[in-house]
Parts: sequence; structure tokens; C-alpha cells
Amino acid sequence: MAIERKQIDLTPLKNANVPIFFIVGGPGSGKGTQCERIVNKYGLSHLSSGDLLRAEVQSGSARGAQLVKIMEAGELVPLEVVLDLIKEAMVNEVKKGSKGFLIDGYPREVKQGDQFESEIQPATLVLFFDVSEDTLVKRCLKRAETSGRCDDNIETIKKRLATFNNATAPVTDHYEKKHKLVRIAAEGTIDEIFSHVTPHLDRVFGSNQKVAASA
Ligand SMILES: Nc1ncnc2c1ncn2[C@@H]1O[C@H](COP(=O)(O)OP(=O)(O)OP(=O)(O)O)[C@@H](O)[C@H]1O
Ligand SMILES: Nc1nc2c(ncn2[C@@H]2O[C@H](COP(=O)(O)O)[C@@H](O)[C@H]2O)c(=O)[nH]1
Ligand SMILES: [Mg+2]
Repeated sequence: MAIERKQIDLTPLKNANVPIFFIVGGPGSGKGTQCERIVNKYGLSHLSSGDLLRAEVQSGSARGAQLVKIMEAGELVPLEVVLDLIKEAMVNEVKKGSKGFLIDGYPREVKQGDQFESEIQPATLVLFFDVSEDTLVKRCLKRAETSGRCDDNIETIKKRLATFNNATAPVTDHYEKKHKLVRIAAEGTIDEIFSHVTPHLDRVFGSNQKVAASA
């Protein structure tokens, strides 16, 4: 299925040379929740590939109409489409003075991460939120009570879990071999998990300070 591609000038992003963190984990693993905590403490830009896709669907564009079918099936959308959406959002953020990025829910496949790193820059770290399938399902079903997401239903959750195990789990091995993977046990409370996240980011930014936006 041919989906519209865009030409994006990455010069501002490459010149900024800010740290980039991939945030990886199964559906409902707490990526978005932990990213909110990280943004509050370090002032980074949080870009969720899923949220960017949902915004494209909400926009009513022809591209969005094609994407929603794939997302409702719990499958992965074409990687070029996701990368275009992320690139556009990153350039916009860096023009506003972003000092670093959390790329939430990305990459979903090894080749996706490789393409990002060759076209933009290597990731500084890959944070992997490690959660049992049972907990993932429980959290997504609980979220379904209020989220209104097209993919928060037991059928799609199961498909997303299969997609994660088949396509995304190899991502963790890939970055472990590159000594870039940080495996975070994510079964506990939100605060407990966040306390395991901060030491790794403090090593990059220094502790207790929001990364000051450019003047
Ligand atoms: N440590 C936790 N304990 C209990 N509930 C949690 C925890 N972390 C997140 N949640 C809840 O679980 C649900 C999924 O969390 P979140 O949306 O952050 O996951 P996600 O990894 O971004 O999921 P998706 O990939 O589907 O977007 C949310 O309703 C959230 O409030
Ligand atoms: N091929 C990819 N598809 C992606 C990616 N991120 C999201 N998606 C699609 O969106 C839904 C929802 O994502 P979520 O992060 O909110 O769970 C997901 O099931 C995929 O269909 C991506 O990086 N690559
Ligand atoms: Mg999320």
C-alpha cells in the first residue's frame, strides 16, 4: 500500500546534535507514563510514534484513513510513514529549542531503528520497560475504560502483544549487543519504576536539573 512520503529538511536537527532516547516496551508497559515523569524532571521533548499516528488519523487525511486500518489490526504501519512523522515532529521541536528527545514506542523493528540512526543520528540510550504479558493485558484493559483508543480492546491487545513478541522483542537484543540497552523492571508502582530510570538519565544530564532550553 503506497502511503504518501514527505521530504523533510533535517539540517536544524542534525546541527542541534541533542541526545535521543528510544523508549521501548510492550503495549501498556508504561512508556507514556514514564515519559511524562522524565519530561517533568529533565524537560526533554516526548514524541510518541503511536500518538503521532493517532493525530494523523484524527486529522482526517487520506493517509490517516489508510493507517487506522493497520493500527486497528494491531499490526505495524509502514516504517517510512512513522519515520516521516517523527522527523517532522523532531525538526519542529528543535526549532523551539528542544534539548533532547524521548522517542516513545520506537523502534518496533530492528530495521526501523537502523534506518532512524543512519538518517538522523544514533540513539544515546534505549530504555526498555520489561513487563509480564499478564500485567500488560490488565493495564491496557484498565486503560480501555477511559482511553477511547481504537486498539484498547482484548482482540487488538492480543494482536499487539504478538506483534511485539515477533517484531519488537529482537530490538532489545539488537541494542543489548550495542551496549545501549537499559532494561527497567516495570511491574511495580510508577514511582518505583521511575526511581530505576533516573540514575541512567542523570549519568547523561547530571542529577536534579532540568536540561535548560537554549536561550
Ligand atoms: N507502574 C504502573 N502501575 C500500574 N499502572 C500503570 C503503571 N504504568 C502505567 N500504568 C497504566 O497502564 C496503562 C498503560 O500505560 P501507558 O499508556 O503509559 O503505556 P504505554 O507503554 O505507553 O502503552 P501503549 O504502547 O499502548 O501506548 C495506563 O492506563 C497507565 O495509567
Ligand atoms: N511500524 C510502526 N508502527 C507503529 C509505531 N508506533 C506505533 N505504531 C502503530 O501505532 C499503534 C499504537 O502504538 P502505541 O505506541 O500507542 O501502542 C501500534 O500498534 C502500531 O500499529 C512504530 O514505531 N512503527
Ligand atoms: Mg503509549
